[in-house]
Amino acid sequence: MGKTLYEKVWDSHLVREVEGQTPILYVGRHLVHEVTSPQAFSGLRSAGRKLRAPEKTFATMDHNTSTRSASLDALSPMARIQVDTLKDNCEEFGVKLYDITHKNQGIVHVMGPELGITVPGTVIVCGDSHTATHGAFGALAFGIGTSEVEHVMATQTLRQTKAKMMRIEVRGQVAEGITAKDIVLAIIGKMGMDGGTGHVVEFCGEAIQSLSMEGRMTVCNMAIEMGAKAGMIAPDETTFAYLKGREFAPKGKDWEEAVSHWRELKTDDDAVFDAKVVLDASQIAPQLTWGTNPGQVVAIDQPVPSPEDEPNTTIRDSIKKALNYIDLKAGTKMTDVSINKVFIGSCTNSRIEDLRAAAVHAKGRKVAEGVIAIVVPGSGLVKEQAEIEGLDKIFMEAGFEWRLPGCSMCLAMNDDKLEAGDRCASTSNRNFEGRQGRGSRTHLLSPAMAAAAAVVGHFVDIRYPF
Ligand SMILES: CC(C)[C@H](C(=O)O)[C@@H](O)C(=O)O
Ligand code: SF4
Repeated sequence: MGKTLYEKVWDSHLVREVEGQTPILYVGRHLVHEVTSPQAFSGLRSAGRKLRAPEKTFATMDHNTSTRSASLDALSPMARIQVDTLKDNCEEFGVKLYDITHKNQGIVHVMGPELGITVPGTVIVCGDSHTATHGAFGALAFGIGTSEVEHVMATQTLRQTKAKMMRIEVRGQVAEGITAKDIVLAIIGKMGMDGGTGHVVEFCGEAIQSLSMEGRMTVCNMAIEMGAKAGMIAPDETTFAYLKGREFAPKGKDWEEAVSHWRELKTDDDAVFDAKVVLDASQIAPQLTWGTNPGQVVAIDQPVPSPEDEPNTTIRDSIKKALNYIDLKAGTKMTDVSINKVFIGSCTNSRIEDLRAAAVHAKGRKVAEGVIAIVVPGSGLVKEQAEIEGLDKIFMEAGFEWRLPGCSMCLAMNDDKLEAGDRCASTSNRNFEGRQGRGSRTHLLSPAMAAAAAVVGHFVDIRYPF
């Protein structure tokens, strides 16, 4: 019987599998950030251990850094402790660190791929749930807990139970202007926030294959938001072209060998999945969330759903609760919903193509009165590229704030927080109650939709002139 992509990567990383015990997997790359690593390093220190493979471990500062200033003095006392601790730990244990003054610093899931740290067919872990992003390269990538971070540091392995396998095929092509974010929101809208639980999901189909690497990362990034363990996309010419020449990608003869191995990394025709889901790409309209989980999604031309239309009482109650928090009435047209904050950034949508897509709608326009809009590039390299292209000027002339790289307003862990009652058009991946600040309301959407909302002051259907 054939194997899935997941099984191929799993099998090639299996160190030990014994009846009655959790299998042990080899870890190819370990990414580290300031929030989930301090206890792991302390654990190593008190056990008198070293890192098993420091050359496969890469650290960055992203979650609680300031996007206004690269000075350490700009940090809150708590953030300062975490950032200083990461620096000291990386020095002591010999880990490569991109600190806030380094030009490659950025959100861990933006920085890893762009430096070629992320490569196909490897197991990649990080103490962060959105590690799924790296699955876009055909890697098996998932988030781990702090005690597992310590285990990986000490042994370069991880105990893992094998997941079930799901295939999500997006057939055909999307219409003009429909982005990877719309595709993944449509998928989560269909599956619900726990539709992928227990599974590693392989995304495939023409619409997925047609995406750039950046688009594929957006899709895999949100696999976790439907409960999946990881998301994966088989590597192809698009993947190899993206990786070629990147700093940590293989070079010369190693490159040729790597590519010929990577070409084998696809699901065999006769492989068996535990579940299969199909979506028709041509039916996907621009999407946005109306509620308080990423599965509470509608197309921009649809109204806010009504609890009365929902037969399942548990779901009906969750719709009522979400409507109450988000302060919207059932039946309201999404295009009538006003916003007062806009966040373009996060590991979902802060790459150069995202910023270009947002700039299209910002160009020559002005941020609507009463709206505050910020653009936060995902890394120093994205920022640099955007500035070469003049995107920073387009945004600033339109009244957007142009910031330094970091997680920023994606989560309320740094200075970029929403106020209670704020309604934000956000390109991030989570819209839970209070995610961007206590009492604030988040609507997830694509960078193009977010920029359009910023200049109009309410959500708009970007398929038509506005
Ligand atoms: C802080 C970190 C542990 C967390 C995660 O794991 O996802 C964060 O990145 C998030 O997006 O909520
Ligand atoms: S950008 Fe947001 S989702 Fe991504 S790692 Fe940072 S906090 Fe988590």
